[in-house]
Amino acid sequence: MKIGIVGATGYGGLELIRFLHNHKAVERIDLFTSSEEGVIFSSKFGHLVHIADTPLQKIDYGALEKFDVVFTSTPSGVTSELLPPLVGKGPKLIDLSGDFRLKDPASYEEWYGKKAAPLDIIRQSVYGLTEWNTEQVQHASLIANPGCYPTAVLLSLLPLLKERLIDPSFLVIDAKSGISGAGNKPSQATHFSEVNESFSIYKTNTHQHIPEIEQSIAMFAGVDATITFNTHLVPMTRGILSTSYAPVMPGVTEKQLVACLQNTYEKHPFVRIVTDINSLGTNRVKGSNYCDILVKVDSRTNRATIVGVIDNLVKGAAGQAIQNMNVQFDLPQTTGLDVVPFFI
Ligand SMILES: NC(=O)C1=CN([C@@H]2O[C@H](COP(=O)(O)OP(=O)(O)OC[C@H]3O[C@@H](n4cnc5c(N)ncnc54)[C@H](OP(=O)(O)O)[C@@H]3O)[C@@H](O)[C@H]2O)C=CC1
Ligand SMILES: CC(=O)N[C@@H](CCC(=O)OP(=O)(O)O)C(=O)O
Repeated sequence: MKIGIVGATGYGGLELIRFLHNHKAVERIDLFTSSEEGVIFSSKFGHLVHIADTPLQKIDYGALEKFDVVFTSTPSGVTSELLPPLVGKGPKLIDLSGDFRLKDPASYEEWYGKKAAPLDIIRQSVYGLTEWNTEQVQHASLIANPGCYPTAVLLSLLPLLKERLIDPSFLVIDAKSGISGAGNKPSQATHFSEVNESFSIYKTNTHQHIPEIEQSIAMFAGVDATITFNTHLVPMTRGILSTSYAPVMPGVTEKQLVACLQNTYEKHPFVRIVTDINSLGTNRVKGSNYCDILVKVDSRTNRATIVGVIDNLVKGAAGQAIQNMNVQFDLPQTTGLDVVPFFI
C-alpha cells in the first residue's frame, strides 16, 4: 500500500509514521506539509534518521490522488476544505480532525466556531469508532476518526447504555488528558512551567467533544443523553482517563455490568476489561492501541463508576486510524499495531 500523510510533522502524524513503518502491507509513505516544503523529515526529527530521510512535499491534489490511503492529521477547519475534492477519487481518506465527525453542520459551527464541511461530504463520511462501526468502516471512502476523549468515553459507556443497564439521563463524565492532546503548537496553556506540578480544568461545559459523544450515544446505543462532560489537564505527556458516573437501573448488579462489557468486547483485540483497580492507569496503555475499561458499583448510592483509559495519540488518534485502515483492506485489525504498552 502507498500512504500519504498530511500533517506529518504534528503529534498525530508522527505516531502514524511510527506504526506504519512497521506495517507489513505498507510499501511507501509520503509526507506532506503546509509550511516546510523540501525539508528532510529526519533533519527535523532526529529519531527518524534512516527511517524517514525524505523531503516534506507540498500538498498537491495530483499527488494525493495516487495513494491508496491518505491520512490527514491537521487542525480543525483544514480538511473541511482540503478533502471534498478528493472524495471518491481513489484513495481511502482517513481524517483525524473533527471536521467530518458531526452530522449536523450547524452543530460543528456552534462547537468548533468554524465553517462546516459541505453537507453531502459530511453525509458520506463514516464515524470510525472501529469496534462499533466495523461494517460501515469497511466500505467507507472517508473516515472521520473519533476524537480522543470520545474514544475512551464511548467504548466504556456504549455497551451499558445499549443494554439499558445504566440510566442515560444522569450521565456525568469527568475526563483527564495529558498535554500532547493539545498538539505540538506551543501555547501559554501548555507551557511547561505553567502545567508542571499543576492540575487544571478547561473548556468547562463547552468542550467540542460534547456533541460528538451525544451523537454517538444516540447512533450506537439508541438512546438520547444530555451529558455533563468536563476535561482536565494533567502534567504528563500522554494518556486519557475518563471517569463516568451513572445511576444503575433497578435490580442491576456490578456482575451484570462487568459481564456486559466482557461479552461486548470478547472478540475485540484492543479492548480489555479490567477488574483489578491496581491494573488500571494511563501507563498500562501508554504507546499502545489498547482501551482498558473498569466498572464498579457504589452500593450506597447505586451509581456506577465507569472508567476508560487510552493513549490519546494511539487509540485516541493514529492507532485507531490505522485500525480503521486495516478493516478497509481486510487485514487483521492488529496489523502494525501489535505492540506492548511502555508501562514505565
Ligand atoms: N493530539 C491528540 O491527542 C489528538 C488530536 N486529534 C486531532 O488530530 C488533528 C491533529 O492533531 P495533532 O497532531 O495533535 O496536531 P499538531 O498541532 O501536533 O499537528 C498538526 C499539523 O498540521 C499541519 N497543519 C497546520 N496547519 C495546516 C494547514 N492549514 N494545512 C495543512 N496542514 C496544516 C502542521 O504541519 P505543517 O506545518 O508541516 O503543515 C502540524 O504539524 C487535530 O485536528 C486534533 O484535534 C485527534 C485525536 C487526538
Ligand atoms: C489536552 C487537549 O487540549 N486536548 C484537546 C483534544 C483535541 C482533540 O482531539 O480535538 P478534536 O476534536 O479537534 O480532534 C482538547 O481538549 O481540545
